[in-house]
Amino acid sequence: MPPTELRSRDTSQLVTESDDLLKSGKKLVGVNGNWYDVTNFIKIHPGGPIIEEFVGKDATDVFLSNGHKGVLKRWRPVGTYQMKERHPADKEFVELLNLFKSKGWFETSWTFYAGKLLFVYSLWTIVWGTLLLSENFYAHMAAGVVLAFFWQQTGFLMHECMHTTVFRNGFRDRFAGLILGTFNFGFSAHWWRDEHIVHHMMTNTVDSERRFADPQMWESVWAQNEKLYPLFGGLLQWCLVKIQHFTFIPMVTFIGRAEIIFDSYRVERRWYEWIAIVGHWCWMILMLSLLPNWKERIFFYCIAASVEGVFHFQLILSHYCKEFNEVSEFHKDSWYRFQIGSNMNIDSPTWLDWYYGGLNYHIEHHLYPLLGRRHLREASKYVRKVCEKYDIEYDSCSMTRALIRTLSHLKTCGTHYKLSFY
Ligand code: HEM
Repeated sequence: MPPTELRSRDTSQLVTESDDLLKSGKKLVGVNGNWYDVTNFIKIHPGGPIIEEFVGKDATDVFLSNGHKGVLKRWRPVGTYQMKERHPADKEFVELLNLFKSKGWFETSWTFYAGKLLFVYSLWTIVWGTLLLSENFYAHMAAGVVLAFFWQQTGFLMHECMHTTVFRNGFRDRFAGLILGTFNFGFSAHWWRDEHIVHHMMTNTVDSERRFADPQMWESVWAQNEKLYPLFGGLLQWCLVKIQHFTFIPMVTFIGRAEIIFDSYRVERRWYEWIAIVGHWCWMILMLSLLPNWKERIFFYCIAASVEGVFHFQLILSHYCKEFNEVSEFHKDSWYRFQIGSNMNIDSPTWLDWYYGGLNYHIEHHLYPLLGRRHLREASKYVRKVCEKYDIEYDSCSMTRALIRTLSHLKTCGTHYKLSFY
């Protein structure tokens, strides 16, 4: 469901005493004890309409953890409110944000990104070179695997650009994201960003009343949590949910790439996205034309798409067997502890960080989305200490264990699901 369908809810959970202001009909967002009137700003907010979910609420933590450097200098508060007493752990998470800033971990390392770009385009060159220079079938199929790595690695760079963590400038980052995501990878990078922002702000959240869920953690073919049941109905979905622990791996692997491509093209209306999409298919068709026949072309693309599909696991496994919250529960807990409960890290050696694009440190990435990927490993040591101190579960396990946990979770949820019709 696109984020534009989000609407403000009733104001029963307000964290404020400033009733008159809130009843004025203005859309107010609370930051650091001040109310800001965003009524006319919502439609142009660079972070999208998700801001509406925080209307009438204290949004200090989510606001600060998403950058907003100096944003409020140009804004005049329209009133004040009493902030709730913070949990000591939350105070420490805010202190960590400031500590990481003081260490320069939010700054861009150009040598790091130059190296990453070199790596990404070397992979692309290897694919072109192999198809141009070799006539061997197996070499062509191996080039398909390299193409999958090219898509994966360019995807990680796009991810960072769409978080505005590379140029630290909305326009430049999104333009780079368009090249890396749409032209290189082949789906709409801006569509993905829209969904990704909602995913970050409302990770694993479900609103059964509005039939809405975190768009990057909800597929209509499986229910990985019982809170998602209200979004399902009908015989076909019942059948799919019942066998979801069998279909999960093949579907993610073989259909994962096609699904995100088609989903993005279906709703994309932005002209610049379409120019980049056409550009992508021009090079893709040119590449396929280097292969000698249709059989090889089909094998080559299917191998590349399936290997790339395998990479999708690393992202979804970080969330699938974690807590899901109804949207009404979402604002009750703190932003930081809510994120820790909805995320899981994947244990891996340092030398494999390139493979995960830093996203093996998913907890840290969700707590501080603008933190450079080079620093996530180091940041995790601090976050883990705070969790230990306050007895907050810090979930981290190997990829294999995460997959086993997810499959058994899918099995349990499939078993408990009962048929309902809408
Ligand atoms: C007074 C309220 C707010 C104002 C004036 C505001 C303004 C802005 C501005 C100017 C940007 C562009 C990037 C920047 O300069 O840092 C931005 C980005 C963003 N905002 Fe807000 N914002 C507000 C509240 C919120 C809230 C409550 C949320 C949480 C849902 C939010 C989420 C985001 C996100 C996710 C981005 C994109 C960050 C990125 O580029 O990765 N904003 N906002």
